[in-house]
Order: sequence, then structure tokens, then C-alpha cells
Amino acid sequence: MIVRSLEEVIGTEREVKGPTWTSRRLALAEEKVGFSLHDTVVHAGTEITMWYADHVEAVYVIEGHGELVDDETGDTHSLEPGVMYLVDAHQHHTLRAHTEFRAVCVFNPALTGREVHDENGAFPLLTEKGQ
Ligand SMILES: CC(=O)NCC[C@H](N)C(=O)O
Repeated sequence: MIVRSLEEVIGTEREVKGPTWTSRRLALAEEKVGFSLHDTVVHAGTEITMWYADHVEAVYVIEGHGELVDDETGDTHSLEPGVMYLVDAHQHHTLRAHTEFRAVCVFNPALTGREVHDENGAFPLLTEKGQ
């Protein structure tokens, strides 16, 4: 059994900062459980367009308000605590954080921990060895 607190992760290599977000990665590929689990904060008033070419992601909002745009259809969804969205088919999508926004994010395949978005808004498919 692995028990890990957010406080243990903050300030370590498991806390990864992107341009508009900070991802605290509680479970990673090295745990070998088939997914990674992150407690992620998105900074208020920001917008980010993403496209996970190699991953699926589940996002469960626990704090804050924002909106999600499915860039493939133009559909816009209001985001607030208790709302979950699944990026289930590699959709290009845009997240706007109206307030500081916090969510639990799960990725499959698991992130190794060092990934930040590339120029397409994707996470590179790294192995634990970093390829
Ligand atoms: C807003 C957002 O989801 N940014 C990407 C970070 C990713 N969800 C992560 O948790 O690493």
C-alpha cells in the first residue's frame, strides 16, 4: 500500500509547474499501477489549449470555476466542484479558469512526472527512462 500526502509532494520533483498550472503528481508511472494521479491547480484568469495525442485524462473539479471548450465541436461546458470531464478521444480542448481552479487529474498511460505540454498542447509519451 502506498500512502502519500500532498504536503510530501509539494516542493519536490513531483510538483511540476506549467505556464498556467501547477501539477502535484501523487502517483506516477514508477508506481506501476497503470495511471498517474495529480492534484492540479490552474491559475485564475488563464486559458490553455491542450491535445493529449497519446493519453486519456479524467479531470474531477474540486475547487473553483471555469469552462471547458471541446475544440472539435465548439461545445462549451461550465466547470465547478463536482463536475468531471473525460478527454476520452484525444480531443483538442481549451480550459479557461475563471477563478483559481483545482482538480484531481488521472492520466492513462501514467505520466512519468517530468511531462509538460509540448507545442501542440500534448504530453510527450515518456517511459520511466525518459525516452
Ligand atoms: C489545466 C490542465 O489540466 N493542465 C494540464 C495539467 C495536467 N492536467 C496535469 O495534471 O498534469
